[in-house]
Amino acid sequence: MEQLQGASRFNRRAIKVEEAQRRILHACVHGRVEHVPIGQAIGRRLAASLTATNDWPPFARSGLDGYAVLSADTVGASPSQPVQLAVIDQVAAGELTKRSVHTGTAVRIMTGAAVPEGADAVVMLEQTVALERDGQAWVGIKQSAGAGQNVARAGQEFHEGDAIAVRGALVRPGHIALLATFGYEKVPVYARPKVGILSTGSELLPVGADLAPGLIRDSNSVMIAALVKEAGGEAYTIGRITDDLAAVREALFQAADEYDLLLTTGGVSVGDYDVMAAFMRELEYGGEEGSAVLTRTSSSEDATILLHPRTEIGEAADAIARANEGQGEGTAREGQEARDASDCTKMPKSGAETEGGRIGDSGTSLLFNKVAMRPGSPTSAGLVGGKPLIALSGNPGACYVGFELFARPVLKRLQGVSEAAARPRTTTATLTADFDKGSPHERFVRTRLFVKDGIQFADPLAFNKSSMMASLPDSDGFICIPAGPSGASAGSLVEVIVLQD
Ligand SMILES: Nc1nc2c(c(=O)[nH]1)N[C@H]1C(S)=C(S)[C@@H](COP(=O)(O)OP(=O)(O)OC[C@H]3O[C@@H](n4cnc5c(N)ncnc54)[C@H](O)[C@@H]3O)O[C@H]1N2
Ligand code: MOO
Repeated sequence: MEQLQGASRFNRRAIKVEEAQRRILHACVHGRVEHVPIGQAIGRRLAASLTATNDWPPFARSGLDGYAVLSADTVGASPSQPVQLAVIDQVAAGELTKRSVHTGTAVRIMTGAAVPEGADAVVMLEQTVALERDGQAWVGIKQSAGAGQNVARAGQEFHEGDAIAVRGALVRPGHIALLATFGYEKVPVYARPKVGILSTGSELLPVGADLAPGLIRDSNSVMIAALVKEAGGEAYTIGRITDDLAAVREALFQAADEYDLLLTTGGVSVGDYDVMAAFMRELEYGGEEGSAVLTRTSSSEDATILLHPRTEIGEAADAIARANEGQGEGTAREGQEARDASDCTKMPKSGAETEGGRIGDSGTSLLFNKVAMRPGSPTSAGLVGGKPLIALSGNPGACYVGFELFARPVLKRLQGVSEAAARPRTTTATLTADFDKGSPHERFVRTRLFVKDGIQFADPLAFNKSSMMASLPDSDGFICIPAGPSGASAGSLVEVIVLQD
């Protein structure tokens, strides 16, 4: 297996979560549009603003079973002295009468039927008494009627051309009623994004395989697929990509032809076989040669530095210093990440150049390759053949957090949600226990949420480490502990990203 060498693997600038979200959301504005049968439109977002195709109601309709009358005829009517009118016809819903109501007459009418010419009110059956005179039907009206009473006039609710729903609206059952009313047999909605999911890592086995020494089952792919489905997308688990950069490149570009969003898991850190990190370097430096942008010999004393033309000298020096420092877990690394995070205004060049990039462009570039957060700091994103690629961490906890912070917002955006509303939904809660985060970065802590005496509490869960899964099923949200040296104390108000129900 080829090792993906090169000190440039350490040359990654952490940006803040909000900035990372901004970059990825700006890179994908429009989702695909499809026309679905009205019965399938529920829960989707409209891809076009829709208008009334006729007046509604289309004709004056009776709101009750009763008699269509001239209101002027009923003045002074009372139970003791009913006004008597000749019944000249009857009309059921769906029928029309050729007779017009004129003074001294009435038409028996059912709910939903078209009110006859001449009539301006309907008197409900309960306020009438049926009579007969010389074999003719008559009616006694026991209460006077106001003009317009119990009649829904034509165009009362909508005139042709009035807006019924705007682009981006979530289609609810009430919309379905209106869409049907106005003849929208097919409804333009944003398509469910097709999401290609790939995992990396030679240690991964299919879910159905027996365990073997050193190997584990690929749980992230199916977890991501479940999250994608929950977020309204169509999930396609493509399988495991090898640690060979050329093969990865080919697999990702092929996937970009077929899918609206690419999600990978694993191989994004600084390990020798972290192939997604190597691919991200290609995106950053714009070509296959980018994978060896900065290399050095095995001895740090006589390091040979090969600078890519687009690498600034200062950045290269930093990179060498970091490479020599070593990047192990612990204080030195935290300190470096803190410095990286504080420099979040300095974007990678190609990232800056891709601002304003849109799905559909043939753009291929890096958006970010490190985020000042825990877990999931190596989470990266770019555009491949114009399609967004989010390289999530292999650690399941970090993978989940990365999905919620970046992939779910992209999926929402592709389905027509506004940029502001696409960001994670948050609530506030009172922390039940002290949380010492031990890192300067913004920290996302799995939590249970509960309400007691009308107050919402966030109870941080055990097994919260990035590599741990035990607390994932019980997580109602992620507590956001802001960047800074300290954690948060019991009783303090915290912001919590709410996971979907
Ligand atoms: N020297 C350094 N090492 C590491 C750093 C660092 O900065 N310097 N960062 C650490 C952090 S933070 C994280 S998070 C992980 C991220 O690693 P990757 O995203 O590259 O993921 P892998 O190394 O491939 O795997 C990590 C872990 O997760 C398991 N895994 C991977 N894929 C799956 C899957 N599909 N299903 C279940 N579990 C999976 C894998 O076996 C590893 O145990 O890097 C740290 N290292
Ligand atoms: O940032 Mo890593 O995601 O700590 O575990």
